[in-house]
Amino acid sequence: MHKNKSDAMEKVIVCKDLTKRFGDFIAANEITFDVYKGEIFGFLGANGAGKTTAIRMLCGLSVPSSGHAMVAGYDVYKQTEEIKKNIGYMSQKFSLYEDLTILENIEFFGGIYGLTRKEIKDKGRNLVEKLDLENEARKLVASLPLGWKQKLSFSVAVLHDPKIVFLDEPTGGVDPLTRRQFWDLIYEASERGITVFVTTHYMDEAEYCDRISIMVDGKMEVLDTPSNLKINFKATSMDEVFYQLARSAKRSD
Ligand SMILES: Nc1ncnc2c1ncn2[C@@H]1O[C@H](COP(=O)(O)OP(=O)(O)OP(=O)(O)O)[C@@H](O)[C@H]1O
Repeated sequence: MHKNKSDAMEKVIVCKDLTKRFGDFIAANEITFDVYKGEIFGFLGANGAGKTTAIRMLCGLSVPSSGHAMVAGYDVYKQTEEIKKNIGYMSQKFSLYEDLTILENIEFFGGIYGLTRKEIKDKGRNLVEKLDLENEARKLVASLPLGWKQKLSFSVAVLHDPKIVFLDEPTGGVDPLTRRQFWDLIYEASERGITVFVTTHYMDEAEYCDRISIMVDGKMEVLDTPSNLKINFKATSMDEVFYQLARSAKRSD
């Protein structure tokens, strides 16, 4: 299993007092944390806690109201284009084009990520082989079962070997076994040095992370390894830790 990788490792996200206001409402409130190279970082919180708001700022898609953050070595205020080139992104809502084939999706996203034709061809072939999708490569993505779409979508999000991949509830709606297979891909990416920043509502997945942060009403209330959190909250599972914290939340969407 994964040990805590935070010792003596390179920081790929450095976030200090990052805040986002919408009028008088503070969606993300002075968030401070670091994430390390190759780390699997779980970003948890109840609906409306501020996760998507924070991720959008870290991906260079939304300008913070105050605070600082460096992502993959780039400033979230001034270097958003560089950030976008150095990250991968996958969410439940945005992933692949259903009306393109698997190969066409690989070509399309490879092109967006700035890979050469040769890189796209080589990486595409490896990807299709690794996922055992040789027979499906020329079929429309729409014809694949959801679990396979998610695995493919993740593989495409790391096609360009980004420093960090952001996963926003990547495994919604699939069974535990398929989720476990998806996590094998996450471990593999982490072993290759890719940092995985993942939001999930599944507490079994939270247990797979190196460290977990939990947002409550826009604030990052805790940040630690799953085992330390369970000790500190005198809990036997992450479920219990989460509900002890979420109970105090005022917001709910
Ligand atoms: N553009 C906006 N204008 C005003 N309020 C917003 C805006 N975007 C988000 N919010 C509010 O900020 C809060 C945090 O929303 P956010 O989407 O970041 O939460 P979340 O933790 O990602 O929740 P979920 O798990 O439901 O996606 C919510 O109360 C939401 O209504």
